[in-house]
Amino acid sequence: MARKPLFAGNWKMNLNHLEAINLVQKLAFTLTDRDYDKADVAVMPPFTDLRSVQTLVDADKLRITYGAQDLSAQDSGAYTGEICGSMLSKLGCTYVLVGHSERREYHGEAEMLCNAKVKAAYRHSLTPILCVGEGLPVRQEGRHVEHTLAQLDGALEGVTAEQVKSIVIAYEPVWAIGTGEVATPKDAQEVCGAIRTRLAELYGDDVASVVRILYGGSVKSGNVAGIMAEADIDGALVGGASLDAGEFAKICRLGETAG
Ligand SMILES: O=C[C@H](O)COP(=O)(O)O
Repeated sequence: MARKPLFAGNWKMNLNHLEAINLVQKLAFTLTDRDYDKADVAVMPPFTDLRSVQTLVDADKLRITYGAQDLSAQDSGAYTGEICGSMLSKLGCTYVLVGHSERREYHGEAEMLCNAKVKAAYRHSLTPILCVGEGLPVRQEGRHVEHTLAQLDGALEGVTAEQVKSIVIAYEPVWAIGTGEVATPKDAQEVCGAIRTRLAELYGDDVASVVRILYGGSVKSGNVAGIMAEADIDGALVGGASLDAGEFAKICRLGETAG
């Protein structure tokens, strides 16, 4: 079964709500129905931008989807500063990132918490984009596949096959994030292929064959086509380059300027 590519722009802690409107408007101007027929396009703005993005998407009936960069594992209560899944689904979010390497590094998020967040996303009809990937020392030791699969196993503990069918996995080697150091297509395929094989072991081929696996790490319009040519890569999680509407649109078109 063919998997529709997904290009998700993770804005990280950039762009206020006015800048968000500006960027989404520019994207909407640039992308055509033909682009959306070929690939799903999503933006992942900071929490404070989501209401503005929702208003714009609803008012102009845009085909751009959006999501949040994180969610709480809890559903409500005394958790100062946290945002729960029901708040995000109420804002029309389709996706939510779980376990981005910056959450893992700066907020100590590990497998148990990622697992709880994946389950929280499903409780509120959000599609988790589960991020996995190794840092440089692990890659240098040659343990990148083992390390990434351990993150995957931990985050999927107790998650059902029916749920996993809709999950998105993003393989992001930490050494390639924001560094300009993109993994070669073969490097990316090695791990993305191993992720699909593990999904098949855990849930069967029927499930593994429909799960979208993205690559993330210094993706640009100039390198996206080579990455997308690999068998187990179904799109990209784009950081820095997604802050430029023209460049992100070009990525969604695999480097082509016209849709
Ligand atoms: O979530 C996106 C990734 O961290 C990749 O970021 P980057 O494209 O700036 O390297």
